[in-house]
Amino acid sequence: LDTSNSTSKNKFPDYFKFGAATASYQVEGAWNEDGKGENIWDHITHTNPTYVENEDNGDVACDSYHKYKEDVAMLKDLGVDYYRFSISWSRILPYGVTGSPVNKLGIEYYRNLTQELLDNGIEPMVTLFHWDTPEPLQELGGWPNPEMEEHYAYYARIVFEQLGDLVKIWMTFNEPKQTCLEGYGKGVKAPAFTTTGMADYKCTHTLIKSHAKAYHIYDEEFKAKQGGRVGMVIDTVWFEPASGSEKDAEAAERAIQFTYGWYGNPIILGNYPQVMIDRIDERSKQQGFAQSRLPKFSEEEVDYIKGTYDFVALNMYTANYAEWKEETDISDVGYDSDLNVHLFMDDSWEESASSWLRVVPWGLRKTVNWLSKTYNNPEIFITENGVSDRGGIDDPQRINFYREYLSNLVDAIVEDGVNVTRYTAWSLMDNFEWGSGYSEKFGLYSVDFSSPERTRTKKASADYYSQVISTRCLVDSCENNLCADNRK
Ligand SMILES: O=S(=O)(O)CCCN1CCN(CCO[C@@H]2O[C@H](CO)[C@@H](O)[C@H](O)[C@H]2O)CC1
Repeated sequence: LDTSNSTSKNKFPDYFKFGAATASYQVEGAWNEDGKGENIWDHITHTNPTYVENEDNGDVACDSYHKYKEDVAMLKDLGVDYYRFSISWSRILPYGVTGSPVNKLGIEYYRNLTQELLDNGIEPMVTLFHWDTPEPLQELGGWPNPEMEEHYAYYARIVFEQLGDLVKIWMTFNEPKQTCLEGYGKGVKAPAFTTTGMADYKCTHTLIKSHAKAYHIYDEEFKAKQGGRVGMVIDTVWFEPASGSEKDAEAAERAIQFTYGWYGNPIILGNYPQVMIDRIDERSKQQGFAQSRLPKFSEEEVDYIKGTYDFVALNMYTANYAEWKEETDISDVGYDSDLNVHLFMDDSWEESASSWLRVVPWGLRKTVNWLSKTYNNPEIFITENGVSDRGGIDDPQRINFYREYLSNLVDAIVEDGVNVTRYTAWSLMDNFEWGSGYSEKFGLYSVDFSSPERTRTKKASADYYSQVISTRCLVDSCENNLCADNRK
């Protein structure tokens, strides 16, 4: 990795790109406008309003469906190189299923948004799926149903055809663990099923095959003409051994294999992590299952799935300590007992507005080093990183968060030689934070959800992030940044 053009420890290489991110259900609104079909988040918030804090929902959200030009103006003001957003499957295919009619107005919205970005010198970076499964597909069984593979392939091909002339970086899925483990295993995300230890593994199996099929469709039918790249966004927290013991080190490695490796290993190395296969096979047998609860890839599937990535993408926010645990309740069928590691956070780590998120900047450097070591130093995009608060446009905690995490990231690049080439702030603006509704705010811009205009207001952290982007340096404060060569 040539970082010779970085003249100081705190300076990002000139090729490095900065962006900001959102996702369709979290910002668009217009939940049933212009032909859009119902998705599982529309469904769960309408049929079970108390599922989300304050009975919030994404019916209007930030109203980006109508206000996308304002969003692009904000991105322009920030000075980002790219904008990561996601496409609502049910806006393109209201019925979801293979062969169902395309909603032209849905295509038009995404072409308008993408063209607006390009007209403003901002590169679009598009996620095909950010948790908003069309409800009709869920009612046909959703992701545990192997049929989803052909429905997803049908959707992906249409999007590549209709937007591939404008979009060159595609991400098939955002954080599939949330869809599968939290959505079908633990009930904390839609569709809120709780058959962990079975449905989460079936969901993942279908999803990984769907990803591989979309990757090959792009590779065989579009890449030559469009010249784009395809990857999958996978999230993990950093797992730090709770002590220097061998057992805790093994526990930490097992934990990241069960989170990032669950998806990263199949698409990069070809199969599930060996530790997942071994543990789930053994526990399934002891529990009296005729076959493992972890589905198997056949030899040809392994070959088909292996190498289906053009970059490695990481969403990382925080860390956990990982402590080895005695094998206890063999009878419990569930992901957590298959993993069997005690995970906890350090009370000394600074809190945020999200219970699962404490500020642990050094965890980012460790995570990208782990990716580099595990997957043979691939090109890495940070596709989400950010912190939540309860609101306000003077947000020093968010400024400190970005400075500390970016400082660790530039050290990983300049000192450790990790090949990270992009960094994406989550999020451009406050938005619908899933089960927490609008109570937890991650934006560089605030949004007034009590006004029909959904007024956007720049926060102090937006000015900070703009400074970093324009100077490529971590600024201590606006007048004196940490890079001597950049001092005016
Ligand atoms: O509540 S519990 O403790 O029972 C379980 C929570 C654990 N989840 C929470 C969020 N998530 C990663 C972040 O999720 C990501 O980051 C953003 C901020 O959350 C979201 O808005 C994005 O849509 C998502 O991509 C992964 C882990």
